[in-house]
Amino acid sequence: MANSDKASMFRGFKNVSGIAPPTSNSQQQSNTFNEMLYEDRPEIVMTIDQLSLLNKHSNLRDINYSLIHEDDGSSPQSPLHSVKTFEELKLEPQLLNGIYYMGFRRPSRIQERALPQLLAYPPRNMIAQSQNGTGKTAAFSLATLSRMDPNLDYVQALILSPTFELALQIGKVIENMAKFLPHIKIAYAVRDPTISKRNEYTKGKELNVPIVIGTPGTVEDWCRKMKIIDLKKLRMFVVDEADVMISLPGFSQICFNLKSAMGKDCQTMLFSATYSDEVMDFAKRIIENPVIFRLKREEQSLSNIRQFYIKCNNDEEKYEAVKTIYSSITIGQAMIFCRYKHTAHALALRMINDKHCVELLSSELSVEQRAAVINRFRDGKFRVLVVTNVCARGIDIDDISLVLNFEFPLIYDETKRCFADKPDYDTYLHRIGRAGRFGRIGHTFNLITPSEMPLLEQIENYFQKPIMEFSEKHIVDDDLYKI
Ligand SMILES: Nc1ncnc2c1ncn2[C@@H]1O[C@H](COP(=O)(O)OP(=O)(O)OP(=O)(O)O)[C@@H](O)[C@H]1O
Repeated sequence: MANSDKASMFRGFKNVSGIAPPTSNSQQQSNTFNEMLYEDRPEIVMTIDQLSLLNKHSNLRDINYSLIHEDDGSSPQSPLHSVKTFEELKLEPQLLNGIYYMGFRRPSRIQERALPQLLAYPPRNMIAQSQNGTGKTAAFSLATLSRMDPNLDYVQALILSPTFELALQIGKVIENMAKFLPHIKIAYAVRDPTISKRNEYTKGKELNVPIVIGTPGTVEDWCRKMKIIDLKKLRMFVVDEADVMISLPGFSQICFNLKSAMGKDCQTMLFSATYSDEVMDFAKRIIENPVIFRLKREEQSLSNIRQFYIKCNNDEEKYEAVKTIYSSITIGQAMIFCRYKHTAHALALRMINDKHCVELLSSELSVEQRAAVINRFRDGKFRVLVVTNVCARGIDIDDISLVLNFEFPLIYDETKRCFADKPDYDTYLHRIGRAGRFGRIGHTFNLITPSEMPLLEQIENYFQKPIMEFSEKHIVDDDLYKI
């Protein structure tokens, strides 16, 4: 192939004028998600071959989303299956009204199992694992609300989350659930100037708010420097996405310090969809006498999320596949995951230049920008969000029906300061879990180069769920749903 035919997918977009590169003031959080903080990888020159792929999948638009079935929890194997009703869980009437106001009819399995334990006296500590989108946030929010005493004028519950987007999302769930509990107020311990301004506090004077939700660094500041939370008085301590929170350097020390300063009777709950054996062992050592809900590995990957791969020889072919898929989605929204910030940036710019309605979210954006992007996406203002792993966890948006892995998630090797040739199983699961929330059907497309095929096979073997090569046969309506 002549040199002139060779091009980098991204090279031409690095210095596109008129679209300012995102500002950088929240790098701290990107560390936590193995996002590449170091300089861009060496530029790879890729060929632009004639793409058979595009033609091969050009009738993807024939997927008939209206035929999609939902997991309604009726099968006893479903993580949404429950033999109980919310009434049987003996919740306060105002809380029940809040749940019905949110449109919940029956508890999911994790809610059915966890809530009686969490609401029992004496309070029980818990380490809980349940699949993505099965109602963990709702479970710990309910438990927290049911324990708040309106007569106390200090912080009673502390909820830790790894990112500020998640902290705000948890707060929204609690606000909705507490609609009929007028005394419930929430303070957000996050590094967002606009939100912090709303938090009225004076150094040394205890916050008169029952629930604080925050990210570890700011929470620690509020407890140690500002002295506005007295950890000894806490009744509940919730750690969401607990596996990253207790395993990542920086976060784990803060969690440990906070926990050590709490009283013995503070009920502690760890929630996540993923726990490695080591993290689980560590969790058991720091949480006293916990009730544990653990999933078998083959249960972790949800069958309502259909997983496919599309073979692409290079990034240019991946881009063509993205465009094809983009033009084929008629209903719903999609997230495209990249491993590197610069890939995400270049991909988003290229799609924008090609007049697609796309936005970018990576750790390079300021916290205000990130919040604005998520809000616009949630409001359906655009259909495709290009993201890095900073957004792999927790984000709950009903309309996301499709997740694309533009770059496969890999384990980050801290010592070598680069990605290892090993799949990051947990991140894979969290990424695909952004689609298919609470039993809805979701689709995942992995754009895979030949050299990445072994990684895909490792994912298949690990979760014992097939990842099918996407082909014409899946476009025939019914076949798609038999997989
Ligand atoms: N009992 C219920 N009935 C109906 N919908 C529910 C119920 N519980 C939760 N949901 C909804 O399901 C969606 C997923 O719930 P939630 O965010 O609590 O899941 P999660 O397990 O915390 O997910 P992740 O692991 O991705 O953080 C939310 O939109 C929530 O409102």
